[in-house]
Amino acid sequence: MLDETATPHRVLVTGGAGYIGSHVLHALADAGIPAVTIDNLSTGRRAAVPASVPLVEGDVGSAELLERVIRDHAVDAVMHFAGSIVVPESVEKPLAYYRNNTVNSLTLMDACVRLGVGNIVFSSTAAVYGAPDRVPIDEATPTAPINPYGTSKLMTEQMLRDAGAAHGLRSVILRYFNVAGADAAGRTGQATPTATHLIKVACQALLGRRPALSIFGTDYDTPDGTCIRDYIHVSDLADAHVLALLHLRRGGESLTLNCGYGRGASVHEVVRTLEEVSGEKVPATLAPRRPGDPPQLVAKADRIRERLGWVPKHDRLDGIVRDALAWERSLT
Ligand SMILES: NC(=O)c1ccc[n+]([C@@H]2O[C@H](COP(=O)([O-])OP(=O)(O)OC[C@H]3O[C@@H](n4cnc5c(N)ncnc54)[C@H](O)[C@@H]3O)[C@@H](O)[C@H]2O)c1
Ligand SMILES: O=c1ccn([C@@H]2O[C@H](COP(=O)(O)OP(=O)(O)O[C@H]3O[C@H](CO)[C@@H](O)[C@H](O)[C@H]3O)[C@@H](O)[C@H]2O)c(=O)[nH]1
Repeated sequence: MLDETATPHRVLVTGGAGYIGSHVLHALADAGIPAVTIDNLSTGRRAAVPASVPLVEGDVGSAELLERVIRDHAVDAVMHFAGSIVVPESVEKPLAYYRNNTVNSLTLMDACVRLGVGNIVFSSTAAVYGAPDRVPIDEATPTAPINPYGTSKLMTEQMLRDAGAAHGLRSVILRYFNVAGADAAGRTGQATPTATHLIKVACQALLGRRPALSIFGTDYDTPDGTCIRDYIHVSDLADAHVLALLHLRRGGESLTLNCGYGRGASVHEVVRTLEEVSGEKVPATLAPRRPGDPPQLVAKADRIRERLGWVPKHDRLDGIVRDALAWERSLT
């Protein structure tokens, strides 16, 4: 059990050196909430972790390490970001994805149950819905992932629900739609040079760090023929995590919540917005469809506002793109 003499409790953030986890560490620090992070730096960067947060370099799949960190830091809650995130890679290496995303989450849950940590916020994904035929997508939409990445996350969701019923482990499962942008103060951002996300790649192409953006598919059944996504600013997402943590610490019930704005933008619209914001042309070529891309993914995003009182502050596409570009420029 937790050592009650060691106060204050900390939240354990796994994967805090990564893109989203580092924004959440900054949001926690801004809110005065103590945290500790475990990260193996496989894709994360030490510099992304705020100076006030202890970084324990290691693997979240190690039960011994988890046990030590939970005890040493009087951890009472976990936010679980550590994982592998590249969808096509998950098709090529499914077992690596089930290990890093599903098996390691099991190890983490097991440590929580054994050591009496009763609260967990989990990074899930819209990929659990697969390619639904209707938008917007609410949380009751049947889950039907179409790749091992989505399945690895859905299996973790199921384990959380079962562990909740059997052991009282309460969870907020956050299903992210398309996360983009960067901290407006420039403290952190998406720093993986090989990232595949549209807004990141478009900014790299604009700055000459990639030859060109390939626009994957212009013959979809959408108004301009390109795919539509619900882009959410990473700082709004970070705020949602802080609210989820506070909800659990208050004794709130387990929840599964979409994270998006309920509004879609097409690939062409994203490119046009970046051109307007920068005053420059994005070098782009029209390319065939990328396998596995659903035409539209837009969240029905009312529940998170109702249940957590979440109010987005950065929900303009031009602002998302502007922050992403500013961050990209700051990278050398
Ligand atoms: N980026 C998105 O658009 C998106 C969308 C939906 C869900 N998610 C989920 O959000 C989470 C964070 O994604 P991100 O975009 O910040 O990715 P990221 O790669 O930037 O961050 C992942 C972090 O976890 C660390 N890590 C990976 N495996 C680890 C392990 N076994 N032990 C310790 N540390 C480990 C990495 O070093 C990295 O710092 C992931 O779980 C991802 O599946 C991301
Ligand atoms: O170089 C590129 C990259 C992307 N796209 C298109 O842009 C859209 C968005 O693609 P991307 O940014 O790669 O995101 P998604 O494939 O929608 O997946 C993201 O969003 C999902 C939730 O919606 C999460 O589950 C995933 O983890 C996350 O990578 C898609 O239509 C892509 O075809 C391009 O045209 N060119």
